[in-house]
Amino acid sequence: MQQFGVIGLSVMGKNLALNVKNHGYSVSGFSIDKPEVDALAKYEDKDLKPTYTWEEFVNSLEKPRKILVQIMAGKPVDETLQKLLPLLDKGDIVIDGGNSNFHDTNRRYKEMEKHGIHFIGMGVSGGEEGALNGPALMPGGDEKAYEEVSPILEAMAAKTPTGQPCVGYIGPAGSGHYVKMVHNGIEYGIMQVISEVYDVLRTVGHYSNDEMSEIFKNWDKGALQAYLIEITAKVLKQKDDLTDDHIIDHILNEASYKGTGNWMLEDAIRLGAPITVIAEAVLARFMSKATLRDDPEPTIDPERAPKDLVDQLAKALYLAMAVSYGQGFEQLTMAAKAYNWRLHYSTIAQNWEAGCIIRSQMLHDIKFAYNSDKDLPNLFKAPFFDKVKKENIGALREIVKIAADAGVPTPTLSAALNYLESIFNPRLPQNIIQGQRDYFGAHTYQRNDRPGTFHTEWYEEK
Ligand SMILES: NC(=O)C1=CN([C@@H]2O[C@H](COP(=O)(O)OP(=O)(O)OC[C@H]3O[C@@H](n4cnc5c(N)ncnc54)[C@H](OP(=O)(O)O)[C@@H]3O)[C@@H](O)[C@H]2O)C=CC1
Ligand SMILES: O=C(CO)[C@H](O)[C@H](O)COP(=O)(O)O
Repeated sequence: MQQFGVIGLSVMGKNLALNVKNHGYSVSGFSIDKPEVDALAKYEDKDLKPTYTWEEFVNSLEKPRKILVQIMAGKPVDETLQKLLPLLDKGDIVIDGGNSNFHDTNRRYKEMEKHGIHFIGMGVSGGEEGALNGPALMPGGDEKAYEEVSPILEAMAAKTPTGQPCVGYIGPAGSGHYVKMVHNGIEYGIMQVISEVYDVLRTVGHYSNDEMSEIFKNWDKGALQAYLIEITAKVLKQKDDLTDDHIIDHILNEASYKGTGNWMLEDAIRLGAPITVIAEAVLARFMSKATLRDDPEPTIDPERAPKDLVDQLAKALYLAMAVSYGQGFEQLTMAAKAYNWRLHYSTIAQNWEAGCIIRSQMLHDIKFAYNSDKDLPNLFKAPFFDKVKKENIGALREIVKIAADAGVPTPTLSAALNYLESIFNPRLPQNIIQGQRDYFGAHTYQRNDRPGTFHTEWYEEK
């Protein structure tokens, strides 16, 4: 009998199955798509069993069964659970490793519980390569069931530079998928920040693709070390198969999305979470599809580029990345309160430290910040990040000014600056908004010198 089963053998599922086998556990694989099973069958041995029917798959697994469903999110997951239910026994464990919406996971958790099936909603990150060699895993749901599967998950997960597995129990029901959604929102934020830095480098600094590639490569060796910085260097260097140019100059500048970043924004609106960098990153993808592209391209005289542009950009990028992470953790803090979850932020930072798309040196410092104060109200309240803010905000302000002068849009760099200038500011101007609301709609206001709710008779009734 096999110790683990995987349903869905596409890009992720096949590699996750091979990863489990490579760590000494026996595994069965099944897909409704026969060619996917045939592809897995090439690796068949006593520890890896391809199966061709639902019954053959379920009956090949030792009890309690441990099944990872790694398929397209949405209706296919419900269809798969309906197929599985009559074949399973009470106590079996089903893990949904797809990018499912956390509302769906909350619902599925309850439905499966009624049938005595333990359900785990698990965010998985790392793409095709991570799935094979070590992904970051974010499991939420039944804690006892998690303990049963944790040896396998810990074996297959990526390891931090100090050897800790990038997996740890997140919390109940849909909390694991919530954390993956926030991971993807941070991913959108950092990707957009990098794209704006690239835009300033090419437009203001007039750097070539190869020069920019070297700049990102050097950044990746220091405090800015991050997977997304590393791959940006590689993307910029890549030559085109169809022309003699760099491929980057022929990739259409319209950003697509599958929706997890958008979901984060939807829930931020519900919670009132001020995730401005992530929101601007989501909207920048919409903008890239909506823009009419009929203005002349922005240009600036190379002589006007400051001598220290690259150093200033490195500092601005570092701080804006920190804001993207900080806003992700801020939304997690608000969600934990609203949904009654006890989230461990240092565990979450550790889960993201290796294997996943947002892995970076900075996550080590974030883990340390939450280890030192598990109730940190804002990442920039931690001494390390307070210092990061103080040391880099001047450069961020300069870069936003330089870009504005050159006509280069910086929605996320500007949002990061505005966030840092607002979030601790005792003198925000929203007293005017409250006055206006009370004037036109008698909506009332609070005062800053005494408790209570007040209304002013702003004008005489006619
Ligand atoms: N690709 C990536 O980098 C990452 C993906 N993920 C998530 O992992 C999951 C799998 O992703 P990926 O491997 O890229 O593949 P896809 O998201 O393209 O999903 C393909 C798999 O889903 C199966 N499927 C589709 N509809 C059904 C159905 N109704 N019943 C049963 N199976 C069905 C497919 O079978 P068939 O071929 O027959 O359609 C195939 O095995 C997704 O939720 C994705 O969001 C998470 C992290 C990274
Ligand atoms: O989950 C992922 C990485 O963490 C997936 O690659 C995700 O699909 C990327 O999001 P989008 O397609 O919306 O850019």
